[in-house]
Amino acid sequence: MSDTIRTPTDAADARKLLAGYRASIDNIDAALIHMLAERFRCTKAVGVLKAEHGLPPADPAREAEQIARLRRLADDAQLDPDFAEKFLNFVVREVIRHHEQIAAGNGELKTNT
Ligand SMILES: C=C(O[C@@H]1C=C(C(=O)O)C=C[C@H]1O)C(=O)O
Repeated sequence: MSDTIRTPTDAADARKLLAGYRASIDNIDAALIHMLAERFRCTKAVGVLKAEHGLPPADPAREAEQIARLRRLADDAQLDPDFAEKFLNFVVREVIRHHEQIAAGNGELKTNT
């Protein structure tokens, strides 16, 4: 952010601050999309590996470790740990859906869905 968090001096300054925050939000959203795309590229490769070697799509023990770790990281970063857990579960549900599709033989490493 170009401006640190501060109280605006007047309405015009508030609009300027808002535009600055929104520019940062847009950059962060773009980074999130790229990071998610990279994560799904990896998890789809994991799905192929699992399908080829008869491993189950879901691994609840691994997920429990990830949740515990992300909750700690969220807490340190002043992010709500419950939100971090819900977000991970949301992503992992989609990953498992991909793995089930791949195991069923119709999950070529497609770019979408
Ligand atoms: C990616 C994997 O498959 C599933 C998806 C996970 C994830 O998205 O992080 C974690 C565990 C598995 O339920 C894996 O086993 O590592």
